[in-house]
Amino acid sequence: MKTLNVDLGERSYPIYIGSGLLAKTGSQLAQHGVSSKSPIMVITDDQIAPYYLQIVKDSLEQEGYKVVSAVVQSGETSKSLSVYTEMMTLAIEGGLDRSSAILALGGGVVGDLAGFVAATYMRGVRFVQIPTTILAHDSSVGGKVAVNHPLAKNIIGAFHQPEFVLYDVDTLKTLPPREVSAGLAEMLKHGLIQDEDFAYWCEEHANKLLSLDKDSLVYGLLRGCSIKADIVSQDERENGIRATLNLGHTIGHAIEAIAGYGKFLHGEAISIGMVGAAQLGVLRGADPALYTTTKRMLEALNLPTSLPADISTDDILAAMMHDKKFREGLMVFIIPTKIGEVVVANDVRVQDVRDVIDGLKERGVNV
Ligand SMILES: NC(=O)c1ccc[n+]([C@@H]2O[C@H](COP(=O)([O-])OP(=O)(O)OC[C@H]3O[C@@H](n4cnc5c(N)ncnc54)[C@H](O)[C@@H]3O)[C@@H](O)[C@H]2O)c1
Ligand SMILES: O=C(O)C(=O)C[C@@H](O)[C@H](O)[C@H](O)COP(=O)(O)O
Ligand SMILES: [Zn+2]
Repeated sequence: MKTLNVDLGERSYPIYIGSGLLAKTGSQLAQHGVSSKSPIMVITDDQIAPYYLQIVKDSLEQEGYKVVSAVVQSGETSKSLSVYTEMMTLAIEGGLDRSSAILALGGGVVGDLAGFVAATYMRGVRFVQIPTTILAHDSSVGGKVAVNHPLAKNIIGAFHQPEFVLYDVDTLKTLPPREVSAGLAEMLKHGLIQDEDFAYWCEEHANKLLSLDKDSLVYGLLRGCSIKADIVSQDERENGIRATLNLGHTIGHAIEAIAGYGKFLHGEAISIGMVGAAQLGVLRGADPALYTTTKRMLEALNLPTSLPADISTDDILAAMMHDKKFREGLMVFIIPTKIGEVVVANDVRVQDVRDVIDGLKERGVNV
């Protein structure tokens, strides 16, 4: 097992990465001082539960914990206020109190939802992330928790850091291939924003990563998590450098919302968004190779790099206005200057963004 740290003063916490860790959930919780006198809630989804819920429950019960489990439908639509309310009902009925902890067993959807329940139940209880997707090397670290509104992604949320992250890489072997690629989009993003060598490493190891070669996966997850942990440690609440983690997300979140949550996976939408951001970089003077290299890297990971021709540019632009980085009338973009380097810009011309979105559409009709 390897341990990384997120350094946030009194809110610091470890990320444990390794094999066979699910069976240690109970002992880890006890070591972190969570009382066995109060019920523990495990939130997961209906694709993950058949594989892994029992292992986690057994491990908790062996340590004397009473477990309340909640299984939501898999997919982005569970990041909603209605599912959040169902989770609150179960927490109240299950007798969770202020000493209880809420555990997220799953990908980013379960992590964001369970985290928001933990942040708000009785004004905040302890929270543990147990990621089961590649993408969740990103979502389980940093404390951004939220549900969606039909008009805007992650718009109802909080910052609520976990007690610890328990990342059992054995769980990744059951991930469907489309989810593997979607998760690798965020891994590559960590390279594109601040580690050129890592971005090229992701491309060179694309086939190994796609086929879940364990050594490559563990290296990639460790590197991705440490870049994320380092950035979050410098800027927990996104007043500066943390915004760079949003590369590709301004366009990506808009695509997810207007296409209908779940049509594009988050990693797929930000893949297209990162191609758009690279194009904006080139429009602002970067070497055109920035665009071709970014696209090639994403394609090596089997990710989409264009939009369907019938998606409306106006709708994407309108949805982008709800982005949390949109402040004081200015659209803020994370723009790459080269592979491994980005800047945060608030002087991007709307016409340039419009041209870039039009250019992202598959050849054919532009609506
Ligand atoms: N909080 C953050 O910092 C942050 C960062 C990145 C993304 N996110 C959010 O994360 C979400 C996407 O997360 P995701 O890609 O993990 O999606 P997800 O949670 O929907 O999981 C992907 C799919 O894989 C299934 N699954 C999960 N683990 C599995 C396993 N081990 N074996 C088999 N199937 C498994 C799930 O049931 C689901 O169908 C988005 O809502 C995004 O906004 C949040
Ligand atoms: O942790 C962050 O900060 C990120 O931006 C990570 C992103 O990958 C993630 O999708 C995040 O949820 C987006 O944040 P948001 O504030 O734009 O909703
Ligand atoms: Zn993301």
